[in-house]
Amino acid sequence: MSPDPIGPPEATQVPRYAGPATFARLPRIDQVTRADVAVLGVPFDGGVSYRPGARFGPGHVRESSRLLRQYNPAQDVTPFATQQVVDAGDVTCNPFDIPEALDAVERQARELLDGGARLLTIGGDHTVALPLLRAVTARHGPVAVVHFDAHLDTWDTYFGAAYTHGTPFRRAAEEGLIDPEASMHLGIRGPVYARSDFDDDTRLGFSVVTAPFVELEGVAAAVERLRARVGDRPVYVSVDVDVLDPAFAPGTGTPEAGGLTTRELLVMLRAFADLNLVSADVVEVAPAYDHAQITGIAAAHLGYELICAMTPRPPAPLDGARPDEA
Ligand SMILES: N=C(N)NCCCC(=O)O
Ligand SMILES: [Zn+2]
Ligand SMILES: [Zn+2]
Repeated sequence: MSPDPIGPPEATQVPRYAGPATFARLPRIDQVTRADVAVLGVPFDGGVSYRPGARFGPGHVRESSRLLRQYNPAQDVTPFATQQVVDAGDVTCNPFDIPEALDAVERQARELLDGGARLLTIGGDHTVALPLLRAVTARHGPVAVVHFDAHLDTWDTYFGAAYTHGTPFRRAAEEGLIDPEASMHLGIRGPVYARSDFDDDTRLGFSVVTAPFVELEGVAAAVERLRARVGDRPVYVSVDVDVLDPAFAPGTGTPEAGGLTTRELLVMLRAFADLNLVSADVVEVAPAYDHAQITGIAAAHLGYELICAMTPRPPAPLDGARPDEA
């Protein structure tokens, strides 16, 4: 039998502001014997097209996650008690060599996945979604990518460079990593380079739910589209924190006005609790532009909600009664 999961220390006994930060004050991977969910930092921002600084994202999100508690009433789960969640530290990324950095991310992600863990990766810029998808598809085959972002990130090249934070999902589609019947972007908004960007994006296998759609039709309608698109396929969720309005996530490199609220996005992420969520990332947190940990706290809660969605639920009793009523 596996030992009981080790969770964070009681915040009523050990001050939550004390000691070095791990995500949600969880144990480090070397302090446990197994990992069902591994939180992995990727301090890499060599692919950015505008403001740099997402290499400091993992540390900032960990610092901003100290107040998270054990029970999530919104999903009725105790994520750190029913599975072993660990902080797996940071990938050692070469900041001077993009392909080498991406290889390092893929290698470390594969190791954790091969050990039976699902991943919650904290970026880093959005370039890192590509090696993460390479690692995840090596296990699951092509996945339904559900991508929350202001930006399509299916552009081709920047200054002739193929591996950037504006291009990961084009490369992923070209490499056959995404399921073109089941992938989608949510929260897209703002100016693009040309109208044909959307045609290219459709051809690569994505459907789009825009931020104005969420505003006009509502979160429930957006979630309905999401469910219809992915069905019961293995899903990889990629959250670029700039999907949030700059009012809710100022600390990011390519902010666009008119985004989602944190509240709207948290509700959407809860939908993955009954979908087949295999791994996820939260990227593009750039603390130099943050204030009062607004973006860091948002990212910490987004990550927590994703971990909760990965938490196994007890099967529903056949007669519909709750176990404690039976
Ligand atoms: N993935 C993020 N955050 N941004 C992509 C924007 C690419 C551009 O400069 O057009
Ligand atoms: Zn973006
Ligand atoms: Zn992005």
